[in-house]
Amino acid sequence: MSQSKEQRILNFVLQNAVRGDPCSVLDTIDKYCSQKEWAMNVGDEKGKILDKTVEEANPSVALELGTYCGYSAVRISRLLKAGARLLTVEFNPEFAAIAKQMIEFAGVQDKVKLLEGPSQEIIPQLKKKYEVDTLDFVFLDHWKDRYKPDTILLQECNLLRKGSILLADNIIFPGAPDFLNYVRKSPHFQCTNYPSHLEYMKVEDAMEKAVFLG
Ligand SMILES: CCNc1ncnc2c1ncn2[C@@H]1O[C@H](/C=C/CNC(=O)c2cc(-c3ccc(F)cc3)cc(O)c2O)[C@@H](O)[C@H]1O
Ligand SMILES: [Mg+2]
Repeated sequence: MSQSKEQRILNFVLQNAVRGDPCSVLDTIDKYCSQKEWAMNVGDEKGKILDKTVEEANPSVALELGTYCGYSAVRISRLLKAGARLLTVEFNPEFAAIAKQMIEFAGVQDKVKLLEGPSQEIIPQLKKKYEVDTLDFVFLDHWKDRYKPDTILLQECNLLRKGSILLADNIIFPGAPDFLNYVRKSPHFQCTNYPSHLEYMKVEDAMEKAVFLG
């Protein structure tokens, strides 16, 4: 059975990155995906916006929707303070298996809990099953047409508190127009747009920060 692109990315990391060094894992993925095979990791340019937003949030509990190969899970968790944790949600078993190995190789497994399943099923379980009170930071990077329904679901499940920070990838490309319209028109969110570029390409993209006002 020929290998998947995601398996090739993981193998390249296992053979070229430094075990236990998250930055080396990120740099190695970026090297592979800019030189050999494009993949939908948030990448280094938008990754720097992600870093700044995580540092601003300084979260005790963070949520990521759409783990994929684990690039942003490694990126976020490397910045978390002692005792803080990232819950990352992935419903594709192959991608979840890749991400698990990526997270362990980077040495951030004690900070990251990978939840396998669809976000619309996992989100309503976060309080009781995963002992979450409220979320300090949420990174949205899964199917773009799911950003809006999942944001509404987070509100319905009382998982957001005054000051919770949402950060959404791909606002321009592929785009998430209904999400953008929703948060920008809602009196419950204060939005900021961060122009950038699509990972590994010269194509315009952007991220949107939406702070929950309660
Ligand atoms: C059903 C909704 N709930 C979900 N729950 C859990 N995991 C989910 C869910 N949706 C999707 N996923 C997972 O998230 C990942 C999906 C991410 C979708 N991202 C994109 O489509 C994307 C696409 C591009 C892109 C840009 C330009 C192109 F020409 C082609 C693609 C760039 C990006 O940065 C992207 O994030 C996968 O691992 C998928 O299995
Ligand atoms: Mg993305």
